[in-house]
Amino acid sequence: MRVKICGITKLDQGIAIARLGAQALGFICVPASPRYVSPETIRLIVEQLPKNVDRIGVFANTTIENICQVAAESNLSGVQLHGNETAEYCDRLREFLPGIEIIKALRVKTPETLATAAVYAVRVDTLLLDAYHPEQLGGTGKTIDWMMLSEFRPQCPWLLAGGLTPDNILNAIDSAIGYNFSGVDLSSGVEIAPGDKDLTKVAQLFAKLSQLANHR
Ligand SMILES: O=C(O)c1ccccc1N[C@@H]1O[C@H](COP(=O)(O)O)[C@@H](O)[C@H]1O
Repeated sequence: MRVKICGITKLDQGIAIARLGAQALGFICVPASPRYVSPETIRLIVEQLPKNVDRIGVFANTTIENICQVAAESNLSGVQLHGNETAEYCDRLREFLPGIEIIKALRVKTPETLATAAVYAVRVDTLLLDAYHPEQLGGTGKTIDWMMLSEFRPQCPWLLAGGLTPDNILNAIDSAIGYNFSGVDLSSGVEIAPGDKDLTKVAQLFAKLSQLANHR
């Protein structure tokens, strides 16, 4: 199972979280977020990570030019689109960044949001389901109603996000497991404060995940 820990801002925490077992680290490139990190800082962290750890930049409602510039400056292996990006936008981004993983986040308000996955699933590499919040784009600590996931069968791999913690992770995975489910993404559920990760909670998370037969 793929485990992505998002909202990394500090070098020592990034290295420690990769050592604990995260396959992907996320860096918030949305300037309004309290977890924002500059391309220079991302690059400093990324240079110290093992090569097999995915380096994902999180963007929302920005220009393709900005994403391309930050991806190059930060040496990202993937980009996560967390705003209202259209399917056509994803197509254009793919043309500009052919070798980069594109993750489209859907902020799930109602079951109808899940129906929009079909249009993205044939264009991006990975989908990510996060909870909807009226004022915030992400990192809200709110969970999706996992009951909605029983019918979710997208045509590409997908990650579950939104308010996941070491305490609820096994129940969340139990609800999500099914067609093309590929892993989980956590941010505020393993933090002391926005952008400051709690390594004890991250270790607790991996201890919980080790109870799953297919974790590695
Ligand atoms: O974390 C942020 O500040 C953020 C800002 C803008 C877009 C996305 C953001 N975070 C993403 O939100 C999800 C879920 O976070 P949480 O576990 O509920 O705290 C995660 O994918 C973050 O990458």
